[in-house]
Amino acid sequence: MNRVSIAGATGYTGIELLRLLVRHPSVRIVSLTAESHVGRNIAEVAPSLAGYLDHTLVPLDASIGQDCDILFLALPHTASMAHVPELLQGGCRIVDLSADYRLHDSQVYGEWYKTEHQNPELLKESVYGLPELHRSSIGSARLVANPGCYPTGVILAAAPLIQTGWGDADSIVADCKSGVSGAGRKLSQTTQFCEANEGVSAYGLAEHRHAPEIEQEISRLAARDITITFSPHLMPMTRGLLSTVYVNLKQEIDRDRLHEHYEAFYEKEPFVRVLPPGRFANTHFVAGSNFCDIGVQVDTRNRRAIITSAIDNLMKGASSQAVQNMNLMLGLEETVGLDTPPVFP
Ligand SMILES: NC(=O)C1=CN([C@@H]2O[C@H](COP(=O)(O)OP(=O)(O)OC[C@H]3O[C@@H](n4cnc5c(N)ncnc54)[C@H](OP(=O)(O)O)[C@@H]3O)[C@@H](O)[C@H]2O)C=CC1
Ligand SMILES: CC(=O)N[C@@H](CCC(=O)OP(=O)(O)O)C(=O)O
Repeated sequence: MNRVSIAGATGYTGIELLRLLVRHPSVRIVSLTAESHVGRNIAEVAPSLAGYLDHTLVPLDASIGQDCDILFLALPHTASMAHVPELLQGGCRIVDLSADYRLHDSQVYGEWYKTEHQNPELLKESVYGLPELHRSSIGSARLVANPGCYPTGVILAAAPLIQTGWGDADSIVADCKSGVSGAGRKLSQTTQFCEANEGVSAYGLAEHRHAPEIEQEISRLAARDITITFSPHLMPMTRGLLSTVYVNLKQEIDRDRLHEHYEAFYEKEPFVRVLPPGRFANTHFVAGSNFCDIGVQVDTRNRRAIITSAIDNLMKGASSQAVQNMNLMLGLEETVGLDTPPVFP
């Protein structure tokens, strides 16, 4: 049995990790940490897990890196990097769900996260944990940076067009809508019921910190520096993330040809479902699962591809993708513990 621990077990992604891990056949849960809930039982703070776990929440310190094989960090960004070096010294391998190790350039990190990175040398070592693009490096990694929810949806939507050079990478516009759980369990004014319910709002336009993360991966695919336009929106729903990605086509391609290309690109991917021509992504049909559904269309009048992708922000956008990464790191079947179908309705 592989020993796993979670730092930040009481947040939305931590609880979602636990939901998956309590039924995972190859792991045993060792330690669960919290910040404001230290000393309480996990089932008190996450009543959905009553009967599955009986762990007392402990504070995060270096010792938890010594008694587990895989440590998930489900902490706010900037909190992770304060602990990672000494946790790694304990001998564990880490899947970090925060943004602290996703950007390989510490200057870019400083610019977008408004603080200096505390261990920039680790940014060279960390592997960006999007299995569809980095599977071969994830298996042997000591530190995997689990992607952000928006970047997961946008990169998977755009990658097939950029890698072939059919799409003009400089023209990418990503219009995205997220459920409120994307903002985490901590209290904030924008996520209060009256503020979020029955309204849709744009936020972070032209300055959201997920833009450089998407650009890093798109630039790698395009083999040159790319900037994109990224527009996130908050939707009055609990989970789900829909991305509509616009890319100008460099040559005339019809929808069926584009669809064939997407099917071929993702043919071997267990968690990417390319929808039949004429169907577009819908967050309802991926909820609670590790799937990313992708629907393609061509706006022939404007010679532009319109790609839609849907994920569950807490699953493929965070916790189930983290388990997918863990499976690869442990040399397990990639789909173990992740084969639950989506919840509908
Ligand atoms: N929500 C989402 O859809 C996604 C989130 N992420 C990222 O995953 C990480 C976790 O997100 P999420 O679960 O939503 O966040 P939450 O706010 O729901 O949970 C945060 C967790 O971290 C603990 N914590 C808070 N501050 C500290 C600290 N300074 N030191 C140690 N522990 C601390 C909290 O403990 P306590 O409850 O005891 O206070 C809690 O367990 C974040 O970096 C987030 O950006 C990534 C993709 C999607
Ligand atoms: C709705 C909402 O607020 N979403 C979050 C993104 C969640 C996520 O993926 O964030 P990390 O990069 O921190 O992991 C946001 O816009 O900041």
